[in-house]
Amino acid sequence: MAILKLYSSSVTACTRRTATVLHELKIPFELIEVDVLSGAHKTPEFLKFQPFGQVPYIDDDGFILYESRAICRYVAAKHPRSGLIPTDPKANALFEQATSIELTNFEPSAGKAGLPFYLKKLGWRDDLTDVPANLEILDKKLDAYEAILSKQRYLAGDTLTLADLFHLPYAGFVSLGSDIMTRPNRPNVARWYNELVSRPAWLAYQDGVKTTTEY
Ligand SMILES: N[C@@H](CCC(=O)N[C@@H](CS)C(=O)NCC(=O)O)C(=O)O
Repeated sequence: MAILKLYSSSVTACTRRTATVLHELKIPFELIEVDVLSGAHKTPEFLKFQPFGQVPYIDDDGFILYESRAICRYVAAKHPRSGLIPTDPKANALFEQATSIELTNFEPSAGKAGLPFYLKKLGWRDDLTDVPANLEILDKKLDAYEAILSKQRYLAGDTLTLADLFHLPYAGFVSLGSDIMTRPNRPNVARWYNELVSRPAWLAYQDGVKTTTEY
């Protein structure tokens, strides 16, 4: 069987999300670098596989899939023993609740607050105008996270799921310029975040995607 190919730009948040889950599941993959700075993701050839002109997409032995969270769900579903997607109906419902929290309550403000820090670090853009207002929104959202995480270890219960890992890229970007993920007034958010960023699958990533062909 051919090795899974990840077509993406190694610097992007969505690639980080996907690659972290692939590392977590120890799935060998090859990153095919797409040069987003030169617009390679907007070419007709690329649009055949990702019609929105965004990264990433995967080619898994001829099966094409885009949307980073869908890719993560697909690879986790192929490895059900990982537990990253609970199968018990109630546990699965709590997992869906948690993934929805990430998408609707976390990413909008964490993305807008975190991306400017990251682009500044890369030297691509130096405009932090939107950061304070979005940190303020995120601060309130994280109070709700604290309430949840004071009762359970992870966002969907006491076991790690994709819902937790989905937070990593933007939580990491936000932390480049703010201590919002680790403030003492939210000890359980800090515990959760510190545990996530200590995971080998995330650490494997810190200097860009480590393309892996074997584990
Ligand atoms: N919901 C999509 C978002 C894809 C997306 O926005 N990708 C960004 C990188 S994280 C991108 O390609 N940006 C360049 C562009 O939109 O032109 C996913 O999770 O894959």
